[in-house]
Amino acid sequence: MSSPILTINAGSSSLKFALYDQGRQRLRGLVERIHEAPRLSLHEEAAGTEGFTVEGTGHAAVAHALLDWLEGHVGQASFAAVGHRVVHGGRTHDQARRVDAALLDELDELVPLAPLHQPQALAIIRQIHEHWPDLPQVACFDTAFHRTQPWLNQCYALPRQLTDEGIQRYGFHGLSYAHVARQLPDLLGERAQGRVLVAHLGHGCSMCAIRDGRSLATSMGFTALEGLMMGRRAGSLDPGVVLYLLQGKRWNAEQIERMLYHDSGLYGVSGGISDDMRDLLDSPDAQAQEAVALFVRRAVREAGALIALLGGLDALVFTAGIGEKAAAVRRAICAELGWLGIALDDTANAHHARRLDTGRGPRVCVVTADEEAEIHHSVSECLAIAGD
Ligand SMILES: Nc1ncnc2c1ncn2[C@@H]1O[C@H](COP(=O)(O)OP(=O)(O)O)[C@@H](O)[C@H]1O
Ligand SMILES: CC(=O)OP(=O)(O)O
Ligand SMILES: [Mg+2]
Repeated sequence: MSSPILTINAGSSSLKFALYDQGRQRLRGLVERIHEAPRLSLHEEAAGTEGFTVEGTGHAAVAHALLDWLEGHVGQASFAAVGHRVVHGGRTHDQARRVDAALLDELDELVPLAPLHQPQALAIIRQIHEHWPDLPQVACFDTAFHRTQPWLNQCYALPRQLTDEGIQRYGFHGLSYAHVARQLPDLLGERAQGRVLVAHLGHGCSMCAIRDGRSLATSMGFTALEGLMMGRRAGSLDPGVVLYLLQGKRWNAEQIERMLYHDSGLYGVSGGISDDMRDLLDSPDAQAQEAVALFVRRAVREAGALIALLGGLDALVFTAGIGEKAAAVRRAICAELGWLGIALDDTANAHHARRLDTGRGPRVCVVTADEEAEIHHSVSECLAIAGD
């Protein structure tokens, strides 16, 4: 192997990594259930490669095991760079940036805006810097893709001063949307420049209205709490609920944060059965079924708002775990959006085909989420590494 680029994607409940050599993916792995019992799965390209086990829980423990394993597997000297998914890039960054001490300080300031993601990614960057001090590292921002949103779609109707301070709608999952946007010409032909709604339905969930291949509007805002119902997040909520919990029930900030980021969403509505769509779809429990039904209803509401901003719909694209694999959820969302003329081919849907519509009405497609590919692309562009 020559000088591969390593990509690291520290998600809320997982860590995904990949190695690219000469522009091609050589190795790809996923560590799931990171806070309970981290478990590694390596993708097919790594057939025959022995994986690693993680001592303990959390992102730091996983990163530690990964770095040790990579050192033995590919050798430290041969890395060209490491690219990271950094969820919050604030107002300034509309593209990937090479990491230096000043950038890290700036990104530290954004930790309260993305407590499930930002501290983990920054800690891993620091861990790698200690391990391999001369290795170039690049921060690739989830927010960057959404910097093209017009001002009206970035604003809350708050006092000006707060907007000017940066209390605005940023949007997330931008690496995933950028990857989908890159596939659109191949997927949609002449419709690629049209009115496209992308539903990123994973552990975190959001939607993005894409026009001319660029973000026009998105369901997440200042933090990754706004918008759709998610695995453990409620999505959009009357802010009066938070005030009531604070003032009426005397909850403190930690309790409220826990409720908003950990105890709500599929997990909360199902009464704690699971935050995993697979479990809920398989469960006969009435609360599990209600959680799935509410997930669908919230998705339809958000879709309606974004389709209104697009002025109609030429294509609906599903991506990420639920979007790619939960046929029943896709079918229910498309059925509730039937008024748009969406006609789903049930067989194609059951088989998770790339194209799901019958040929009438808007296109309906599935794209495999690949934030790693986008990170690799951004790193190559940022460092202009020849041959990668
Ligand atoms: N076969 C499946 N059927 C239904 N849902 C699935 C399936 N596989 C994965 N999922 C769901 O996808 C979600 C995780 O999506 P993913 O994009 O991997 O999350 P993240 O990257 O945000 O951790 C979970 O809710 C999981 O239940
Ligand atoms: C931004 C966000 O919600 O990311 P994830 O899906 O990794 O939780
Ligand atoms: Mg994700």
